Amino acid sequence: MSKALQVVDLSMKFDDQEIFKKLNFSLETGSMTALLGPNGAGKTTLVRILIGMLSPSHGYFELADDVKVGYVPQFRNIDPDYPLSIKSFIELNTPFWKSKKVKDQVNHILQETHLKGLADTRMGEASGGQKQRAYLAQALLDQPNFIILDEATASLDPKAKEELMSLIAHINHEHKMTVLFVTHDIPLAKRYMKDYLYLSDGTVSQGKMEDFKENFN
Ligand SMILES: Nc1ncnc2c1ncn2[C@@H]1O[C@H](COP(=O)(O)OP(=O)(O)OP(=O)(O)O)[C@@H](O)[C@H]1O
Repeated sequence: MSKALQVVDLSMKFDDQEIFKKLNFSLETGSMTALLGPNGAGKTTLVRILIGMLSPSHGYFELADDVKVGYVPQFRNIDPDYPLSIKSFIELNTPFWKSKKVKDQVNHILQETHLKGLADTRMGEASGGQKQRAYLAQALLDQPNFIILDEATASLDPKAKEELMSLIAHINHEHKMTVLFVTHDIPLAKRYMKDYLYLSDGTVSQGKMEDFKENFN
């Protein structure tokens, strides 16, 4: 198996506060990994480094040459009056005048994320699960092959959680997408993720999700 990501001696400090020190791990292409750890362990900080929003204090990470990273944040509390439709929201990063190729991609992604029938629903009126799928669809439109989701299921009801997770499993399977999924929900991670990274006390451990035994929070 080839490696999509290799993390080497990665350390992060905010002023004098050391968040993690000398992390070393790699993720294989097409793997499904849950990033777990107690509150404040540094999961979001690690993700922000991986998507280029923050620079590490020391160390580095390498993505394979063909890797394109997509990022799905936890959906925000969008104002109920927010005027954009789900479709317009997904298209936000596309040119105003869209080529046929882009239009076809949007339609395909609307279908894949089960939002086709909701394309004209306003984001402000959409349910939490629909909003979260719209964020996922927006990230997918950029055609990533490595997707990072930060607490994407945190405020969803059980049905919406399952729907999002089966969608992520489908995308992983169909598109050989590498998935890194930050979560506190261990039972959900055990059902859908194959591997784990556990960030705690400034260090990281890695293993098969079925063997994950830590109890945190
Ligand atoms: N920009 C920043 N400046 C200073 N400190 C920060 C900054 N971002 C995060 N921190 C601190 O770094 C630590 C790790 O935060 P982070 O959000 O990465 O943890 P987390 O594991 O994602 O937590 P949670 O599970 O609660 O989301 C916390 O103590 C936080 O206060």
